[in-house]
Amino acid sequence: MQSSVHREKGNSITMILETRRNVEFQHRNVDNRPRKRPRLTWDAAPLPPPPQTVFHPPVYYGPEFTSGVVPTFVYPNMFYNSLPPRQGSPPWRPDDKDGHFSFLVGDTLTPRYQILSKMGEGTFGQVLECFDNKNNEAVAIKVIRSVPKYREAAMIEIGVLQRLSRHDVGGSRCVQIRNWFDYRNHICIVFEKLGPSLYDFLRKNSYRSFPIDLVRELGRQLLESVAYMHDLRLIHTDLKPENILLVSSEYIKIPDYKFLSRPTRDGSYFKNLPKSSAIKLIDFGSTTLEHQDHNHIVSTRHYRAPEVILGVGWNYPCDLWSIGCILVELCSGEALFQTHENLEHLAMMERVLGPLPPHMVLRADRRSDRYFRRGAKLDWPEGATSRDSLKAVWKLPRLPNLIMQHVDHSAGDLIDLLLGLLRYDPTERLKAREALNHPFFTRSREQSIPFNQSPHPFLYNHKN
Ligand SMILES: Nc1ncnc2c1ncn2[C@@H]1O[C@H](COP(=O)(O)OP(=O)(O)OP(=O)(O)O)[C@@H](O)[C@H]1O
Repeated sequence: MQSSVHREKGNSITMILETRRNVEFQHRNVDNRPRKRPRLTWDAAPLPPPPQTVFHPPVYYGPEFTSGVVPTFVYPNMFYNSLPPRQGSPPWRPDDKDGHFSFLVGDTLTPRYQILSKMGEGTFGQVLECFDNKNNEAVAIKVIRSVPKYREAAMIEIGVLQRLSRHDVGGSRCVQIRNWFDYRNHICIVFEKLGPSLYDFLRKNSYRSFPIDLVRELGRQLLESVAYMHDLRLIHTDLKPENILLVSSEYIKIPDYKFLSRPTRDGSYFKNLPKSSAIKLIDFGSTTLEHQDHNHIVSTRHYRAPEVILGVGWNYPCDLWSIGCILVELCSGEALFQTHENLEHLAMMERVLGPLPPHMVLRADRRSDRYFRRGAKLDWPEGATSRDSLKAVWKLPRLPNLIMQHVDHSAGDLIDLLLGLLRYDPTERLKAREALNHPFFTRSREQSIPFNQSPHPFLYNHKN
């Protein structure tokens, strides 16, 4: 029995290595989990399904999979090239109830662009893959909802994009805007076409983590992009794996050594890795200038900094907190703070990172007062709303332990970097350029200190 298992393992390794190949990453969904976790609506109850969702022919009405049905249409790339061009403008179709643009694949968006597929959707609108007849290339067009507040926000996003691309020599940090126009009351922003988001990639990979050397490379580029934005006095405010896109859709399949003896949930012994680590930031719809008012709630829940939750005012450091959460997610495969609620979120932070500093709690706004008892102590576990909530907090490990569960080499350096990015007090948090000079990025692999030789007082001081 034992030897046959060994033989099987050996065989499977050979087979897997032989079938290593490059594959084009499909943009289609394989499950019906949300493709993009929305920003503020994330905390709200799910919307009822729309009255009508038509799959054949593929007319798109707003949210992609609200019916929970995985659509059967798939348009392989070859088909894109042979789409018969429709003559003239398509007939006018009413927007859906949320102001989303309705279209048919093959329609034109002005005579210049022909719609090939839908690539994504967010709060602001839908992103369509289109063929640019003038430049003979595929582009991604964000078609904004025909709602005044989103149209106004889109104009601000266009201003930010133009500012970003003016200074970004080589255009390597942020998605490049190519054009914009107003079509049937929808502002359309034309972008270079990029690959899948890091979130899409993790999801397609059954939430298997990335190797540490890839995390390092992604983290370095992410910090460079954010340092660049901060130099231009811009704060992204919505950094999350959904808003970080791989430049290329190509990936390779490699054996997943962790799971060689048994397949993962999806029955696979393989894991996918991007062929190229190049990434770019997208979604500047919430980007804010340094001098604007910074008291409203920003960021998607999981990546929201404590100063935003406590209402003590936020600034550049809120982006660095989000990057800390993202790096943990890339190492572990799952979001660090999986919660929908402020008190539970703060309790999770305390569990992973230790107690909140009293001086921040004392400055918390009136809405956050109720999360604390006298003496600036979090009202936890007393304030928990359910046993599940208690369990969700309790099962979280300390940050060093969490990292050590997933990372082999460089764990000491990575933990030290994360403790700098996830400092509660925004004034003490690492800045983007400081983080880039951290040994996690500057030290070679051979020099990196194993975790057990690097002193991390938090690990030893924090009880329980
Ligand atoms: N240039 C691009 N190339 C390929 N796909 C893209 C591109 N831009 C956006 N997408 C896809 O469309 C999705 C939505 O885009 P985007 O984040 O800009 O929309 P949004 O409405 O501003 O989202 P949010 O709800 O976060 O504000 C992305 O997650 C991504 O999957």
